[in-house]
Amino acid sequence: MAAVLMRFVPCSLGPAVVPRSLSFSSSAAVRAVSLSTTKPLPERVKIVEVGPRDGLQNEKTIVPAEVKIRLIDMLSEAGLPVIEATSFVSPKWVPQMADQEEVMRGIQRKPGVNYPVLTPNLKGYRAAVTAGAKEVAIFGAASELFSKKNINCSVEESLQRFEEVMKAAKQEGIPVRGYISCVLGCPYEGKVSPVKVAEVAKRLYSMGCYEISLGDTIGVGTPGGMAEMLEAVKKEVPIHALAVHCHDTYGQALANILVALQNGVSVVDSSVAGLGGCPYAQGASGNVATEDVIYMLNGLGIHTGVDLPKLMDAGSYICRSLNRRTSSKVAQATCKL
Ligand SMILES: CC(C)(COP(=O)([O-])OP(=O)([O-])OC[C@H]1O[C@@H](n2cnc3c(N)ncnc32)[C@H](O)[C@@H]1OP(=O)([O-])[O-])[C@@H](O)C(=O)NCCC(=O)NCCSC(=O)C[C@@](C)(O)CC(=O)[O-]
Repeated sequence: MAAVLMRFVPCSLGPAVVPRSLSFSSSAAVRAVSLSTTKPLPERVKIVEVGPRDGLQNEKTIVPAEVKIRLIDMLSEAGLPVIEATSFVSPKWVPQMADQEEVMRGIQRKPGVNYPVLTPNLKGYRAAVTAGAKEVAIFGAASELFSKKNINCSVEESLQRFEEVMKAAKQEGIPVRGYISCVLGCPYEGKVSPVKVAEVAKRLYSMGCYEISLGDTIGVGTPGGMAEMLEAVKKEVPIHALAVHCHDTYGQALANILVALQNGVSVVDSSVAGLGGCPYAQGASGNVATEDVIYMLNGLGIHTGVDLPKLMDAGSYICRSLNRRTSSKVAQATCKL
């Protein structure tokens, strides 16, 4: 059976903000996008927990390193197979991640769990490896303006920097993941072409990234947009090497993830308690909550290896530490706070 959704084309976003009044789901429907529901869902999904990095990087008050370490350890205990621990970026740009070495030193590494870190350039890569990172991630964008705001260079310049990181990583046997931001919309440029996303994905994959994470950085995507973007990217990168990274600003994240699963994606990024937001994407809310993704996948009979009650304990812990209410609907519903 093929479900049909109306796809809405967003207006230009204007300068540097996620629009509050401009509706991405207004009446401007231009054409229908077909979402096949007949494809088998994956039996197993790998969750990449990004809470300690993406979730905390935007916090205004510095979160003590011991809290970050405890959070990562609790996430390890909950069975997450990949936990993005921190980033080796400029402390002037992202002060919250300035304790990256302390965090890397302090965590209890559980066998079988990966603890990748973000590295925007060779300097970050070298510091990460010295601090004991066994996997890194480079992060680019499908939008020129976002690239400039986030890492202070054009998309092409960023890819050249990433080549340097990749060369060093290959020599040292360090696996490299690639991110692409703004795959479904940019806070500075508005709509982003799926063709542009596919081009950047192809470049990252051909330089050696083992996995490409497609980021809806400001959470404006809808299932129709996700299906269209994946259609373009799948032509350049095998589906097994793709991940989705959905922010939940417009409440579309779970629906977008489901469409990605229907398209064969089996790697999902998420953030415990729905923490997060990118410092260079003003107004963007947190990532989809890991608890909510696990609840949905459990309901679909898809294996993740994640223990939901232990994960919710980790969510409660970080929310108490931040004096914050959880953004996870599942945690709210089960009154863990
Ligand atoms: C990339 C740079 C460094 C360029 O920043 P720049 O200012 O252009 O860099 P530069 O090479 O001119 O160096 C300027 C200073 O930064 C230092 N520097 C240079 N590199 C490093 C480094 N690696 N670590 C520490 N320090 C560094 C360098 O040594 C120098 O220090 P100074 O001489 O002034 O004292 C900067 O723009 C930056 O750090 N940006 C980070 C932005 C960031 O972390 N954004 C959030 C993560 S991306 C994200 O959240 C999206 C994602 C992944 O989740 C997916 C999605 O949702 O879309």
